[in-house]
Amino acid sequence: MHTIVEYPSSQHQAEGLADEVAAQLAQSLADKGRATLAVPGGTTPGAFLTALSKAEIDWAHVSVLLTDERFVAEQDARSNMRLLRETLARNAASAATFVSLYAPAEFPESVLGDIAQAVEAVLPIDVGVLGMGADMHIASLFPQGDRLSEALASDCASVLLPMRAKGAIEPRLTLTAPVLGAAKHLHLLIRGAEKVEAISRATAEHSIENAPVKLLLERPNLTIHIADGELT
Ligand SMILES: O=C1O[C@H](COP(=O)(O)O)[C@@H](O)[C@H](O)[C@H]1O
Repeated sequence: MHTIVEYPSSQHQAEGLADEVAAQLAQSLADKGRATLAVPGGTTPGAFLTALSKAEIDWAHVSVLLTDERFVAEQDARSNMRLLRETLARNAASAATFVSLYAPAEFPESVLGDIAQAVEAVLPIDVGVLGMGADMHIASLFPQGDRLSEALASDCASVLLPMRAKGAIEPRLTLTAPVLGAAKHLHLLIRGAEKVEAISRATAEHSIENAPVKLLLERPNLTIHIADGELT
């Protein structure tokens, strides 16, 4: 069963999660001399990523990748890598290696092979932090995503897959279930009543295809970090 931590404010959440992630990265660095961190994009993680950028760890031996990317140029306001550049890739963390899930092309399929190779080179994930949409998607594993079944399969051979879905606006590239599930430590970053309610819905839902966040909910190494809402 997972662990739940509730915070009195989103700033406490950002700082508490940053401290925990930094300690877990430091442990991996001490154990094996390098570490890999996966982080989400979207609107929720900005304060957490900024807090984490100040952690005094050996960032030069840390690789950072996104859990998923919107297939737009890095200058685009919707680019998840742009968010990383503006938040985590600063202060002490600017010494980390950032693996991009985007390369200029008309379709993600054209660059999938090269990007997947770059991802494979930094696996496994030591610390995986995920966000969740109110529709219960994590990374770009969207309910009704066109390649959702393939991406959720425990024997999915690809570390990364393109994904298109009604709620997704643009095509995406997403890490797949085996890669996310193999992370040593998992964190789910949740803010607001709507998302807290979505966690309750996901728990009651039988089909993982309707609630992809279920991929995480049964994992004993998951901590759910909640602010501005209460899980009853
Ligand atoms: O599109 C995405 O959505 C989720 C949730 O984002 P939020 O704006 O509701 O915080 C995010 O975890 C994912 O990385 C992103 O690409």
